[in-house]
Amino acid sequence: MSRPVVAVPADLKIVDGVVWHAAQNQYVKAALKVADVMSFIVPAFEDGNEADAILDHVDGLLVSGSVSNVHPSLYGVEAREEDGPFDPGRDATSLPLIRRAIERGIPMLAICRGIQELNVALGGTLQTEIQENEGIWDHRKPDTSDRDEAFAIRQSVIVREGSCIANYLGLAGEIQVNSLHRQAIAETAPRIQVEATAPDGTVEAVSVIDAKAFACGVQWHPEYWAETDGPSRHLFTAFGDAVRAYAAAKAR
Ligand SMILES: N[C@@H](CCC(=O)NCCCC(=O)O)C(=O)O
Repeated sequence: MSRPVVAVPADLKIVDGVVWHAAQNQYVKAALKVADVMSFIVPAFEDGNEADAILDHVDGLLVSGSVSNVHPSLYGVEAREEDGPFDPGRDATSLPLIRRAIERGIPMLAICRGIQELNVALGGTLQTEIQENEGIWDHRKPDTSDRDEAFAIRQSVIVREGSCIANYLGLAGEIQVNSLHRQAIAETAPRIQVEATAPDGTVEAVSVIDAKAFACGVQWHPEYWAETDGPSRHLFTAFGDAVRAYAAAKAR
């Protein structure tokens, strides 16, 4: 059987005046090298993408991180310029794909912006500039142009015993992760259960209650060290196994 395929919603990027629909290499490389699945990058159009038609052709959904933020209007908050940058095409593409993948039992892994999209897609809210809150650490991307330094593993996260994410990671309790975000989950959506938090209380991993298949999100970046970091590798391998199981069942 050929490698199954996962949909990866693109970001809209403007480079030298040219508009690109792009996904970062670290996500699609981890998908291929560790999860052993191919990626189909979905253009970030504000309209025209039909979630079911896209999902009919894939066996999983991988929702990546991005420096852009989910538009606050999608969770009932008035947008301020400082809440950006925004990517309405990414929002309009990701959220319907997330909702339909969950409804159809298509495996989904959501990372960083992705976990925030997952929570909003199911009716939850986000908070911004979390580092300005009393007792909350600075989870933002370190001030460096070196990507390995920016994505360095530097923060504790406590994974709940018996959680889906503990099963996928192959362990529970304290793990070390990277951290590059200024927003986080505020109110969890009705079907979202928290599965890991930072010692400062920031939500770091969730799963979807009563999901038909693999359906979880992490606020950190397992893709970046997926080939070398144990928990990251386990998570991407478990996602790939879920995608293969879905593809095999679909083929029957
Ligand atoms: N914009 C959101 C989500 C942060 C996120 O996905 N970070 C990864 C992108 C970092 C990079 O590739 O440079 C937030 O800030 O919370």
